[in-house]
Amino acid sequence: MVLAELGGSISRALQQMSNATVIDEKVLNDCLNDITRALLQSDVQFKLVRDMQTNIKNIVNLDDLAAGHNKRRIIQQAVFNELCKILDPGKPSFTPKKGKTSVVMFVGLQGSGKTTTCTKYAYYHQKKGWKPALVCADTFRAGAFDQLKQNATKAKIPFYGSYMESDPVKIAVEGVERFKEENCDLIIVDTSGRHKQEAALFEEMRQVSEATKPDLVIFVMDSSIGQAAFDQAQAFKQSVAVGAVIVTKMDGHAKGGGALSAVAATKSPVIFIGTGEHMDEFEVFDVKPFVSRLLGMGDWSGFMDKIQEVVPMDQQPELLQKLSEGNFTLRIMYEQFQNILKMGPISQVFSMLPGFSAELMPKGREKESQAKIKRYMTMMDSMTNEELDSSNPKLMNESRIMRIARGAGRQIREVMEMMEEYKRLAKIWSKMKGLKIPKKGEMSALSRNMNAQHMSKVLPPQMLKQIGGMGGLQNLMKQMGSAKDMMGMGGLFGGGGD
Ligand SMILES: Nc1nc2c(ncn2[C@@H]2O[C@H](COP(=O)(O)OP(=O)(O)OP(=O)(O)O)[C@@H](O)[C@H]2O)c(=O)[nH]1
Repeated sequence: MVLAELGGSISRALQQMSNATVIDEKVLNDCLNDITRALLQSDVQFKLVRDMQTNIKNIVNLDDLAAGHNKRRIIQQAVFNELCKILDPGKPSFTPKKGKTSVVMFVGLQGSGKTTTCTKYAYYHQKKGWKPALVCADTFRAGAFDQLKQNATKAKIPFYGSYMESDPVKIAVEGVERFKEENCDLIIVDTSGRHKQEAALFEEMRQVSEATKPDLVIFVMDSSIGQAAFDQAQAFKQSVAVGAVIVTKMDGHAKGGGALSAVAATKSPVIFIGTGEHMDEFEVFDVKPFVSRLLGMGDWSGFMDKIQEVVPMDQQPELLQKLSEGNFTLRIMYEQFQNILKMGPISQVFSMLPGFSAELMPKGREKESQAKIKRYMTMMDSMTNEELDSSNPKLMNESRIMRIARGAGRQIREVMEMMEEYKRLAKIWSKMKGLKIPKKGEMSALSRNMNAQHMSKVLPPQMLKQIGGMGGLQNLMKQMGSAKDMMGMGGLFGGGGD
């Protein structure tokens, strides 16, 4: 999970404050000192941290706070708001419109992850129905075109470049023209990241920008430089009109907090973060949901977007119909596992669930969880339709289990383990029997019916405990607004996952 240490430290500081019987000056100061230490360790600039402390103390003036006020919630809310302020540049970024051709130019120093990030950006939009294209205008680094070509081919995205032409401006103009003729609506121009002198680099960027007239210039930077990102972002802003920033390698470095806050200080909006080398390890950066996930409060709307991205809405009512009959079959479990795997890296998805803390899914675990889900699906691929659609637990006798194990090349023990997991899920879902089913396309009607009672039945027990039991869940659902399509979340995470 991104910035796991920072998020974990802040959550623990707030938890300790919440557990104090009386919240006096000392308790508040201890809490704020722990948060300050965590932010400084994440390389957030001292001045930003000091101002944050001062602001919180002004807001949470314990003497003024009448005894009846819920000091805990006021302090938590003040910390949440101040963290958002540190990360919010206060300026929106240009967002391309589908169907209307936009040219986006990528700039940044070599090694920042620019070429990879160009492809991630194109791939992200392609998944959302855009027609992206990649132009390699990096004629300085040998192999740049090959790398972009390889990435683009893997992601099945059209690309343009040249081994012969050495003028980046010419290539950029030709590429943009070509893809405009082909009605691509998102044309991405990757520029070189290295020159002998910085002045030459900035001059080239200016020329490419003047020739292609990009609608948006995205500055790509590596989070490991921490708060030094401020100077780097400023320098690039002075040469081309940087309209947005993508911070890469947020999965690897503890200094990501410093980088994010430094960029915000340059008033350039961070729009995405890179969270790994793979194409889908790429996340939209929205300040409030990011801080909410950082503090373990989840991000319902981001999560619902993920669900709707992978599970067509018209499939949901059918799924709900089956579930409302308390009919959770192995086939339904298989379909939910398919959806989870389509949603991208498991930690990305789980971190959107309230109460999720890094401890629940430390970095190493997500690969293991993903592998386990794939193993379960392989075993289910060896099942007959009768076995997949039956809800009669007695059907699965020894000879069937042996046949499935043989067919899937797995141990009998593994098939038994999967059946145990299935029975656990089926038991959880049997409690959802009788849920009112909305008409097609009226999923939001469902979330109005879904209350904390229902939710507490489908969230894994340890996650419910993390949230603070029923009280915490009710409070959270209030904070998060009506959690759209909650059933979709329950359907996917009624104890599913690893
Ligand atoms: N862990 C991690 N690695 C990343 C991320 N983004 C890029 N990388 C890796 O960083 C290395 C450099 O990426 P490139 O795309 O070649 O970046 P670059 O050197 O700026 O490339 P040019 O655009 O040609 O200058 C590659 O190994 C990428 O896989 C990320 O978010 N996380």
